[in-house]
Amino acid sequence: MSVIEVTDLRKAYAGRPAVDGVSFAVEEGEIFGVLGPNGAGKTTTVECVEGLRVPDSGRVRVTGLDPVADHERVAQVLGAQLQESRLQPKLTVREALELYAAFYPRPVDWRPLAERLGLQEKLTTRFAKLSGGQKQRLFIALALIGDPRVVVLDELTTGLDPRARRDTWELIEDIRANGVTVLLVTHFMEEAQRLCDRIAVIDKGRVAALDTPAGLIRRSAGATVISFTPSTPLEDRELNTLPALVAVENKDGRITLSGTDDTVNAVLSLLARHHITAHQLRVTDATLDDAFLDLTEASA
Ligand SMILES: Nc1ncnc2c1ncn2[C@@H]1O[C@H](COP(=O)(O)OP(=O)(O)OP(=O)(O)O)[C@@H](O)[C@H]1O
Repeated sequence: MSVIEVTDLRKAYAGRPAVDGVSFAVEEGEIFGVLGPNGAGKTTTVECVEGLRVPDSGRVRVTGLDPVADHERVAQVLGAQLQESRLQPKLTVREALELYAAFYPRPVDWRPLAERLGLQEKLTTRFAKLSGGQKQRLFIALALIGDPRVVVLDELTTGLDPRARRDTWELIEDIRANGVTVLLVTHFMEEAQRLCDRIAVIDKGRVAALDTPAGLIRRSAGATVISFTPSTPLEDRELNTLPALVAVENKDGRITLSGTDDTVNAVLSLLARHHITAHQLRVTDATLDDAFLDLTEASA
């Protein structure tokens, strides 16, 4: 059963569409990513799912409930990440956990939750004195305290150093392993590629693509990238006529081509014909980053 269903969602601000016909469904136990450039409509979409904004039209359901009409019941099944400004700076970690546990009829015991999130040493620390990573872990704890079936995490790792970001990824995987469905809004391709089962790429208020990370990469035109430094220079004219070529770059004598396996085979034959050696030859799959640029540019 779909835990979240969004069908033809529309929302405009002062007549300007921010979300313009978005549809997707999130299945139980998934980590579902919402990815898109600034201003694409991601936050508006997830805030409609949380019942914080009222859609102009379309249908949103969370475990079959309408987030606006059934707000109270949706709040019991959906854990939302708090915005930083909502927490009193003088509140200690323990006070915040106890306070938020009191909002729910069947909260989880906050002690093991704090331990799982590495907050047990910080229980008497005031919110304002926590590091960025510790604040994020507290937000995750508060989102989980009501024992939700689904959590919405919006830009959770923005501003964290790479170590703290990786720790947070492990926590998100841990949340899913405990049976909670995750809706994750992110700007970070690496994060989306590593964590998400499926991703909706949102651009200009619409779903530009919806697929697994590998599926999105396969759809991108330049799915294979080859780079090398030729032992003698190659003419641009010869490179530009390679089959299925998507892009070519010649930087300080190092050539990078993206295309398909056909492009790679053709460039290798070209090198052999000219008796040119390819130094530091690398063939890699395109990343989600490449696919994202491709997909969002394609819909421009
Ligand atoms: N309360 C509001 N009033 C007026 N316009 C708004 C409001 N909230 C969002 N918008 C506009 O709607 C569009 C979509 O914004 P939204 O915050 O949903 O995008 P986003 O994809 O989350 O962007 P970002 O990645 O920058 O957070 C933007 O053009 C934004 O300026």
